[in-house]
Amino acid sequence: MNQGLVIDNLCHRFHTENGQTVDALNHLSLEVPAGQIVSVIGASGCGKSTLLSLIAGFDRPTQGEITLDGVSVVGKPSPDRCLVFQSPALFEWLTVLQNVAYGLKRQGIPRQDRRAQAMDMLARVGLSGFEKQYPHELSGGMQQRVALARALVMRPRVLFMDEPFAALDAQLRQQMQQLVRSLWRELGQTILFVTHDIREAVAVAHRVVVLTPRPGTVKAVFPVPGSMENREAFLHTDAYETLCAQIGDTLFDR
Ligand SMILES: Nc1ncnc2c1ncn2[C@@H]1O[C@H](COP(=O)(O)OP(=O)(O)OP(=O)(O)O)[C@@H](O)[C@H]1O
Repeated sequence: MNQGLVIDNLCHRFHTENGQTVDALNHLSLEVPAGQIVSVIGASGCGKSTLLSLIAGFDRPTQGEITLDGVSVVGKPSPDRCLVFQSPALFEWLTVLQNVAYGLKRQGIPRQDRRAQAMDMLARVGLSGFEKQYPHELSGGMQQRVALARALVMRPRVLFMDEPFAALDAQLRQQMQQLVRSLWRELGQTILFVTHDIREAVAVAHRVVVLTPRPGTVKAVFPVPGSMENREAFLHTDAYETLCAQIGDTLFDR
């Protein structure tokens, strides 16, 4: 059953080397329904990276449960759940095509098939013709497109994007947000999108989850009105500005 990602009552406490404890997450519950994009926004240090690391299975929560389509994923990393970070972290010694096909190769997909799938995904992110280039020959935005293609080609059940466009300039950032929307329309990918940027959070998601400062828990959830098809037009309306202002008031306790 495709129930999506369900995070239930998650608590996480760190024990520091000098014997102190830090509560990073406190009874945090949220859902990312299958085929939807949910943005998570919060102040620095509210536990966003901790949350992603727990969902990715790199770490185990102190308390709580995380299920993907009804199955617990706690402590179990898997290609089911792919991550795209702020830094594209590509393999510099591999071509663009080899970078995108890398995960498929590790899964034992035959050469012709993985090439076809990687070429298809490169076309979707707008990089046809760049297959033979090496990462250092590409701009930052193009490298991030490769990182996105490399994750999406695995067809993960959920994709995590952790401040993926934070290093890009404003105009490029908007183009990448547009790309996320168009890829979503084509693939219906389930995405958890972490960002510091309110306008970006609204631009790419079906709903925006605002976290409290540390310890992180859900403060409010804002559904974004209208369909993803009409999102570009929504971004030019007063309703968009009002929604961003409401989210800002909640985030900054105004
Ligand atoms: N290994 C650790 N040991 C102790 N405390 C930690 C550890 N990792 C994170 N923390 C603390 O847990 C809290 C949440 O950290 P986290 O990195 O998840 O926040 P964040 O919201 O991702 O921050 P930012 O937006 O600045 O990247 C912070 O107060 C941080 O200092």
